[in-house]
Amino acid sequence: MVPSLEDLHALGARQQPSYDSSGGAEARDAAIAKLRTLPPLVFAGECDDLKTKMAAVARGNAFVLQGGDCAETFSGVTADNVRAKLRVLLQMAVVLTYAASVPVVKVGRLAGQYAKPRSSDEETRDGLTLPAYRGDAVNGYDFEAGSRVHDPARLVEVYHSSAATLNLVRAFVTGGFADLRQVHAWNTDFVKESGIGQRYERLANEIERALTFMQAIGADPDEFHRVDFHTCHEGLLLDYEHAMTRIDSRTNTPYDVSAHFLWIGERTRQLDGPHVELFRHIRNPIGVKLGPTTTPDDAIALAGRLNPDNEPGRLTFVTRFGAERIRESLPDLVEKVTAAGVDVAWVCDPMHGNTFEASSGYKTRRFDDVIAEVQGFFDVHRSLGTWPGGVHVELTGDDVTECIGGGEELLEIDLAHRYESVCDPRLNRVQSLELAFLVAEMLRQA
Ligand SMILES: O=C[C@H](O)[C@H](O)COP(=O)(O)O
Ligand SMILES: C=C(OP(=O)(O)O)C(=O)O
Repeated sequence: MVPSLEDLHALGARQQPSYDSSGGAEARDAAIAKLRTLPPLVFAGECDDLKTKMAAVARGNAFVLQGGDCAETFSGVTADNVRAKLRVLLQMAVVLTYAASVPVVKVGRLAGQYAKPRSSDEETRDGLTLPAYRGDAVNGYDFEAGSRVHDPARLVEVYHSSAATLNLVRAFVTGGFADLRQVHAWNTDFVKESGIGQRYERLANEIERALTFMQAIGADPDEFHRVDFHTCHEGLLLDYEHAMTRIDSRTNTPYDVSAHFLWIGERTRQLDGPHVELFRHIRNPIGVKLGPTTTPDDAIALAGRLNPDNEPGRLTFVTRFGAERIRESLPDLVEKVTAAGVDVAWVCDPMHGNTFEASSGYKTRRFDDVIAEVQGFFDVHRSLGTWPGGVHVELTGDDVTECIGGGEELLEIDLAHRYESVCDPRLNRVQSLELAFLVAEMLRQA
């Protein structure tokens, strides 16, 4: 049985909001009670479908692409914004599928990614100290006392923003936007401007020829019409995730119906902590982020607790070691987890171990470090005979300037030009496509 919310909090939850100054317990209880009445955002059967696909990833028969904003915002729920994110993910998936001939499982880091764990509870600017921004689920980004108050009413807004995003995503993926015959259309505003756009255009021409050929030999064109697309976010806020956990009427078991796939972050994966305790009970496919301090024993213990029956597709380890550490630290982890017989999909997050502060004060990442970590991940798995199952990236469909390097050769000085992330720096559209081509090359070799 899923433990009560009170029992979970009693385990000493980290990285949770404190509602003392905003109507306190009553407003929080009202928000949770409201959430419990609202319909599921996803269906348990869809979560099971994704679990089956993740089992194929774990077996080495598919590759998973997880991507989206570091932190979604309520104001970012616009048709243009959601379409741009979906478009870059579809373009990346097509590059990976076609260039590497591997089925790609598409999972958007969207429709729920509104809460952020932070290194510090506070932020200081020009001598003024305020609570740190913890994502729109908790408080506002504006650096002003009123906006930074933790407000439980925001939890209900997370639900509605996620519902609006998901509704649009479902319309896009079933209504023709994701039709493979749109490979050129996804690229229209891109071609003339960038080398990578032109490279994509050449690949799109090949795909178009292949589709025409398949139609000519009698393949059903409806097969190209829609794609499977799933959602994920960090299951950080216990109040929200617990309120969204429901008993599936088919199986009588609990699912967190706020997203298809939920993960536990690096800062909240304590074996005896409340996140592991909640996730242990839900039946969704789940992930755990593993940073460079993770020992093989930690990972094996987490697997034992979160997936005691070793159910295929249930558990994904998302490693985020940093380009400098991956080659030295990952082999021991993968080797011992594999030797222990743990059934797990291995995914690389090449973002969170590679963040640094530029001299201008912007948080940034080097594109070369991102690629170096993915390359290290592939090389380690190749040397051990295990399968590099996927990548998990922070990206956007817009032409932001948040990460340096890449084909456009963005410099530190360019960061101020269009830095829009409210938390960590994301790959822009060009950098995301470049990553996809480079990963496709690595996959071909794997
Ligand atoms: O996205 C991840 C974390 O929320 C983020 O890296 C924390 O950043 P901070 O160290 O600025 O708090
Ligand atoms: C906070 C995140 O990552 P990690 O837990 O790996 O730091 C994240 O993916 O947003």
